[in-house]
Parts: sequence; C-alpha cells; structure tokens
Amino acid sequence: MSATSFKRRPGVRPAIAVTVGEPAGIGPEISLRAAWARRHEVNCVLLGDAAFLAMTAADIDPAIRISSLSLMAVRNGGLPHFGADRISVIDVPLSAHVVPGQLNKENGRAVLATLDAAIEGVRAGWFEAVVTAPLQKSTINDAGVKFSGHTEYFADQTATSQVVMMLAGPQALSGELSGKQLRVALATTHLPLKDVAAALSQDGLARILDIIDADLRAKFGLTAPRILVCGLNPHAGEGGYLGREEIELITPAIAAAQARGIDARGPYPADTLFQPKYLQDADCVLAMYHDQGLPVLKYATFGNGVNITLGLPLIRTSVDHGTALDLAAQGLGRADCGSMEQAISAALAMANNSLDNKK
Ligand SMILES: NC(=O)C1=CN([C@@H]2O[C@H](COP(=O)(O)OP(=O)(O)OC[C@H]3O[C@@H](n4cnc5c(N)ncnc54)[C@H](O)[C@@H]3O)[C@@H](O)[C@H]2O)C=CC1
Ligand SMILES: NCC(=O)COP(=O)(O)O
Repeated sequence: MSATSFKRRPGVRPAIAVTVGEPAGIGPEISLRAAWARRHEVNCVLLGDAAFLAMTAADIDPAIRISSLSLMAVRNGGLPHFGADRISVIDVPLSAHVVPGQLNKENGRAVLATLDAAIEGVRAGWFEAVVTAPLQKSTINDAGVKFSGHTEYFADQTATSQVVMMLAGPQALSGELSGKQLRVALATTHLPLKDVAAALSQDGLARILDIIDADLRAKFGLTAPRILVCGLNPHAGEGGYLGREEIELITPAIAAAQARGIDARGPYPADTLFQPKYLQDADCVLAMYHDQGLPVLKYATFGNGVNITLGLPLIRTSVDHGTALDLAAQGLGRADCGSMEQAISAALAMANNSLDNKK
C-alpha cells in the first residue's frame, strides 16, 4: 500500500503508533527496522525511550535518522508530519539501563506507559492505528501491575467488555489453500488451562461470534464471513462421552448465531479441522483456547503472521511472536522483522476498510 492509496488524507503518509515493547527483547530492533523499511508508505511513530532507540538505530544502520518528540509537545502542538527521511519517536523514558536479553522489572511500568500513550494518540487523532511489538508479560507483573496481555489491557483501557484475539497468516499457506488466508480466533486468551472450561459460556461464545462476524465485515471487507468453530474436548466431546461443553454451550451458541444471520458452523473436532479441505471454505476458525489454535497457525506461518484484537474501538495489530530474549542477547541482526511489517500492513488495510465502512 502506498501513502497516496491511504484514503483519509490522500498524499499524506498515514501515521501509526508503534509501541516498541520489552526493551531487553527484539521489539526495539524490529520496530526500527520495519519503520525504516516502510517509511515511504507510512509514518510509523515509535513510542519508547528516545535515547535508547537512537543508540539502537545507530547500531542497526547509521543512515537511520531519529527525531525525538516529547509527549507533552505532541499534546500541545499535535504530531509534526516530518518527511520520510527520519523516524519520529515519542519519548517514553525507561527507568533503568537496558541489557539485551536480561529482564529488569524497573522498566515494566515504562513499557505500559507506551501503551497508554498509543491509546491516547489514537483518541486524539494522531494515529490511525496501533501496532505493538512484543512485551514480557511476566515483567509487567514483576513491576507490580497485574497484566495478562495487550489484548486484555487494551480492552480494559478502552472499557470494552469483550474483545477477541485473532491471528492471521499471510495469504495462502500452500497451493492447496488456493489463496485463502488462515485466520484463527480464540474464545479464551491468557488463562491457565485448568480454568478454560469454566471461562466458556453460551452468551460469551455468542458475543465472540458476533464480534468476529462484525469485524471481518467492517475491517477486512468480507461480505459473508464463514466461521468454523472447534469443540473444546477431544472429538468434539464424542456425543457427550468426552465432555458436555459442545452440547450445552457451543452448539447452542452456534445455533443462536446462525439465527442472527451469522455463517457459523460446528463444533468440529479440533484435531481434524485444520486441513485444507475444510479451511479452503473458511474465513476464520474459532478455537476454544490459546494452545488449541495458535500452534497450528504458528506452524504454518510463524514469522509472517499478525495478531489482531477484534472488537476494540481502535485498530490494534501485533506480531505473531514474543520477545525472543535469546536472540536479543546475541546482539542485533538475528531477528526477522517480517511479522512486524505484516502487522503494519494489516493495520493500514484495516484502517482503510474501516473508513470505507463509515461512508
Ligand atoms: N504480542 C506480545 O507482546 C507477545 C509477547 N509474548 C511474550 O514473549 C515472551 C517470550 O515468549 P516465548 O514463548 O519464548 O516466544 P518467542 O516468540 O519470544 O520465542 C520463541 C522462539 O522463536 C524465536 N523467535 C521469536 N521471534 C523471532 C523473530 N522475530 N525472528 C526470529 N526468531 C524469532 C525465538 O528466538 C525463540 O527461539 C513471553 O513473555 C510472552 O508473554 C509472546 C507472544 C506475543
Ligand atoms: N500468543 C499471543 C500472545 O501472547 C499475544 O498476546 P497480546 O499481548 O497480544 O495480548
């Protein structure tokens, strides 16, 4: 997508907030590399410690120019629209020196502050969307803030009662899928496996199906999305002999969604659903829990997938991987920024589709 193809302000590069994530991980590097690679199409404004990012940028490529802005200056004067010869950084200072690969809880709250600044910036109209680099969930908790993920944090901060995590692969996993994009949404996100069954409810599943259907239409431009729903238990419960959630919760939620005009089908046994003959007719698979759906998606597309939060009043995408502390510890140049670039492209495409839908 080129700047001129962005529909809100034709000819002006759209601005997107990129939170750089855990400073000891690969987030700062992939944010800088992706922002620089895509600078002619999109103004990726990085939210993070400006001095640290300038130092990292100089080590990546001395040609990268950084312009540091204070949050207060942007609040007072708006976001300056520099040319594509530099990357803008809104300074959100860290508290402690960064040692790549080594977590430091002293920096946990500064990472959260970048998310707050991104949300503020979307509300203020500075940004079309937010793209988040990976953070270390445990470090935020170690810093004394209960935190289970961006997904839940963005929901809380925007007072959204239900959101849905969906990961999408790039086009076509293989020739057999003939151009279909694999998308996997999750009915539950970051919680212990032992708590998953209790977290499912008929009403909750019905709302999740509504959100997937609505966002695939509004933000992905699909006119009649088809959603295939996994069972929770082996063999989708084997007629009730291996669990009753399919009979008591999932099937009624699908029937209710169908009655509202949503093309939801299932529940299907999760172990056999992810094969081309089913996926080629599906726009999204709804998995019941994190490790039911994501290993399949990541096996197929790791490093090029995008994590999208559906149901939010703003557009938020992210990478399909974590902080990769092992790579960060080895120095710059090891991390692949393919998923970060995909996340930026997906955010722009979703922003454009949303504009179309508002007309
Ligand atoms: N959106 C986010 O903020 C996410 C954050 N995380 C967090 O990341 C932390 C570490 O998670 P892990 O399970 O270890 O997964 P991970 O994705 O960080 O690492 C798994 C493996 O993939 C490799 N890898 C990851 N990203 C790569 C890239 N861009 N290029 C090349 N290789 C790459 C790593 O070197 C490692 O071998 C956890 O705290 C988790 O909460 C995990 C997923 C998403
Ligand atoms: N496995 C996906 C993941 O952990 C991403 O979480 P979030 O921080 O995007 O909510």
